[in-house]
Formats: sequence, C-alpha cells, structure tokens
Amino acid sequence: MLTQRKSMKVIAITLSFIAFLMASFYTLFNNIQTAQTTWKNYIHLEMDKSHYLNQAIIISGYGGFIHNFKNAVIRRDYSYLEKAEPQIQDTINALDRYLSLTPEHINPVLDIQYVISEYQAKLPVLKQMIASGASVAEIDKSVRVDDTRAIAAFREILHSSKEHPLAMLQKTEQSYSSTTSKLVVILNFLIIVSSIAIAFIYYLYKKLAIKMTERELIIKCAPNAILSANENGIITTANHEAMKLFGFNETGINKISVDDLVPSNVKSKHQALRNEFQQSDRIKPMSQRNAIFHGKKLSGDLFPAKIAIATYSIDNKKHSIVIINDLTEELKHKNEATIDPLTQLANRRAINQHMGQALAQVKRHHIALSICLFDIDHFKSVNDQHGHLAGDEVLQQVARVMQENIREVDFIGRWGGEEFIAILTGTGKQGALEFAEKIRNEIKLQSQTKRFPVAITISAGVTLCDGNQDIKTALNNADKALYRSKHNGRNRVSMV
Ligand SMILES: Nc1nc2c(ncn2[C@@H]2O[C@H](COP(=O)(O)OP(=O)(O)OP(=O)(O)O)[C@@H](O)[C@H]2O)c(=O)[nH]1
Repeated sequence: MLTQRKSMKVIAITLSFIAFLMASFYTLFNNIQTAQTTWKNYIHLEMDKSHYLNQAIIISGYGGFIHNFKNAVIRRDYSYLEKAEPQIQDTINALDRYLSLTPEHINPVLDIQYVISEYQAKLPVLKQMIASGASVAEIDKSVRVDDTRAIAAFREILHSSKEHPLAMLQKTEQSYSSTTSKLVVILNFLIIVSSIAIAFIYYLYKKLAIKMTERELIIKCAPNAILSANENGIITTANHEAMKLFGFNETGINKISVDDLVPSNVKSKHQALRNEFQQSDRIKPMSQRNAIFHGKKLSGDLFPAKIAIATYSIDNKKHSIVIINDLTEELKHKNEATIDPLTQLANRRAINQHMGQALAQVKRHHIALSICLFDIDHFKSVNDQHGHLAGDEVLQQVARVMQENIREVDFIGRWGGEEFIAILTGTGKQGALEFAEKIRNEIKLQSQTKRFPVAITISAGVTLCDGNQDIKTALNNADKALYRSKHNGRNRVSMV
C-alpha cells in the first residue's frame, strides 16, 4: 500500500514536471510566432517606406519634375511645365506618406519639401518669363533653386534606411538563436524526464506483473477453495480446489451465484446477509470463528465448511473473495478419534476430556456433578451363547436406550467392553440415582422386546463429585459403587 502511494506520488511529480516543460515549450513556441509576426509587419512597413521614398526620388529626379523644370528653362518650352506641375504635387504627397511611416525622418523630409516648395514657388515666374521671351540666362538667374539641402537630406534618409533593417535583422537573429537554445534545452529535458517516467512506469508495470503472477499462483496452488464474486454475487473466478469441491466446470462459473452454494433452507438468509455485508465498507477478512457452516456442491450434496469472506471496492463496485475450507475429512478424523465405532457414543478419550471439563465447571460454578457407571450383567454368557454379533447388537441397543433417555446437558460414552458411563452436570445424588434406575429399568424392559436379540439386565454405580476430586478418584468411586451392585446380586443401582 505504501509502495503504491509512493509510486503515485512519483508519477504525479513526473507528470507535473512534464506539464511544466510542455507549458514552457508552448510559451517559447508562442514567442517564436509573435517574433515571426513582428518581423513580417516590419518587412511590410519597410517595403511601404521604400516604395514611397523611391516614388519621391523617381518623380523628382531624372524624368521627374526637376528634369522637366530644367528643360523648361533651357528650351524655354511651356510643355515641360505642364508635366512638372503635377509631378511636384505627387512628390510632396509621396513624402507625406513616407513621413507618416517614419516620423523620425521629419527633419530631412522637411528639408526636401522645403526645396520642392521653392521650385513650386518659382513656377509662375518661369511661366511668365518664358512668355515674355526672356533669355535662358535671365530665366535661369531668376528661377534657380539651390538643391544642396535636398540632396543631403536624401542621402541621410537612404543611409539610415539601410542601417535600420540591418540592426533589426541582427536583433531578430539574436532573439531566434536564444529561443532556439532554450527550446533545445527544454526538449532535452523533456526527453530525459519522459525517458525516466517511461522507465519508472515500466518498472512499476514489471513489479505489478510479478505481484499479479505471485497472487495468481498463490490462489492457484492454495489447498483451500477460493472464489471471487462480483457485486451481484456472481462468481467471476474460481481456483482449481473450488472447481473440484463444488463440481464446477471451466466455462460455466460465471453463471453461478454464491447464493447457490449454500443449503437451500438458508439461501434467502444468505442473500440478505451478503447484501448487508457488501453495503458496509469492510475490507478486512471476516471469518466465522468457531461456527461450522455447510456448503452445497452443484450436485446438491452438502459438506461442512469453514468460510472467510473479504470485500473490496473498485470503481464503487463491491467485489468479494470467499475462501472455503472443506471440513469433511477433518471432522471425520476428529470423529474417528473420539467416537466409538460400534455404538457411536463418545470413546474413552472423549469421556476423559469431557470429564476434565465437567470437573473444572463444578469447581468454578459450584454446581452438582454425578457420574453413573453401567455394566451389562453376565455379558460374557451373551457372547458365549448367542455369538459375538448378538453381543455387539446388545451393546448398540444399550447405547440407543441410554441416548434416548438423557437430557441435552448430559454426556454418555462407552467406557470400554460392556461398560457405559453417564456424566450428569447439574444433577445431584437423588437425581443421579433416579436416572440410573430409569436406565436400568428401561434396558431390562426393552431387552425383553424384539429390539434386543436377548434379554439382559444391567448394574450401575453412582457417585457424586465435588470440585476437589480428580478424574481418577471420581471414577474409582463410581467403580466401587458398581462393584457393590454386582456384589449384591446385579440388576441394581448402588451409590458411593
Ligand atoms: N460382543 C462383544 N463382546 C465384548 C465387547 N467388548 C467386550 N466384550 C466381552 O464382554 C465380556 C465381559 O465379560 P466379563 O468382564 O467377564 O463380565 P460379565 O460376563 O459381563 O460378568 P459381570 O460383569 O460380572 O456381570 C467379555 O467376554 C468380552 O469379550 C464387544 O465389543 N463386543
């Protein structure tokens, strides 16, 4: 659980880091796009500026208004002035537009415009002098304009127009190369972090795969039957032992409900309990402690079982794991160790065990406890005259009569041979005598019916135990009482 939480933390940090790198990458990419747009706008601006400047140079220069103005002077020809007049206005307009794009060039532009306006001002004079027939020298003297200022201004503009794009290019190149190196660093980081993340995820995947395989093998090899069921109680997986125990086949398990695996009389109760159990968020295994439940095979056969259940949630859906321990063999061995096979009563080992517990109870709770020892009279002659099988039958019938006449709290067993014992918890002297007498009488009466192969009698010895006695003393006393009955003629009850 701890490793899982740690892994989640590492994955979260790695993903955050990748997200951060991606965000940086995105920001840089945006910067590049902005720089591209800026550069594009700049180029357009420079092209416009260059266009208006060239226009101004062309309209004013060779073939332009100065050329026509000078021709009008030299040739004293009117027609040149008709061309020069609109060209002056066009030059002024081109310079205005250029100035709107490059306000920093106001001084040289104003210088040029000043010179052009001088030409403009001289036009009426030139017209008049040509009309009056003045000589070329006279006209030239009157309309001459000094171009020096305009020429210097043009030079200044052309020079700075070349310098500015160069500086801009340099700046852009620097910004591009710094962005590119940042991008390379981030890209490298991204590759490294992604590689680490992939390696880590692969490591987790491998660990998970090992764990899954381990768990799969544990479930597969477990000596217990293990089932898993979904929120509706439908079985989703079953290990080999479960298949064998319940008689499932590989294909049909996902049609079987766990409610089908309990005895029919508790099916609805089981369903309700299962729903209740699944409502709560219990993820710890829950076992039924000492209680013995019964499971039902697909064949309908019941078997004693110990069951443990655990529930867990995935995507808000409750699933459960059921572990079933088949107790058939265990109980069989337990029975064999404590039950007398002929009479099906408790054997000597179980009697001693019960006796120990009963004496401890007497000591702790100060209650009465009586022991009755029964012995069939002249049993040897039953065997001798009617055979051992008849003797066995007599023993079985005596056991039945005793079983039919005891209370739930009483305990009976076959002490050995033709001797039986009854341990009566909470029964005092009088009660024990009455009980022994009742058994003696019942056996005598019933043995005279067809249920017994031969009529018999029994003798009994009764003793009252106190909490300070050990098993041996208590049994000795019962034996003494029994001896007294035998000694006094059999078919009777005595007390010590
Ligand atoms: N058929 C059969 N006989 C048994 C079994 N266990 C012991 N016996 C016989 O029970 C007889 C007991 O005989 P005894 O101890 O002499 O006692 P008894 O003949 O009953 O005489 P009393 O007890 O003195 O009345 C023996 O013959 C044993 O072989 C048994 O499981 N089956």
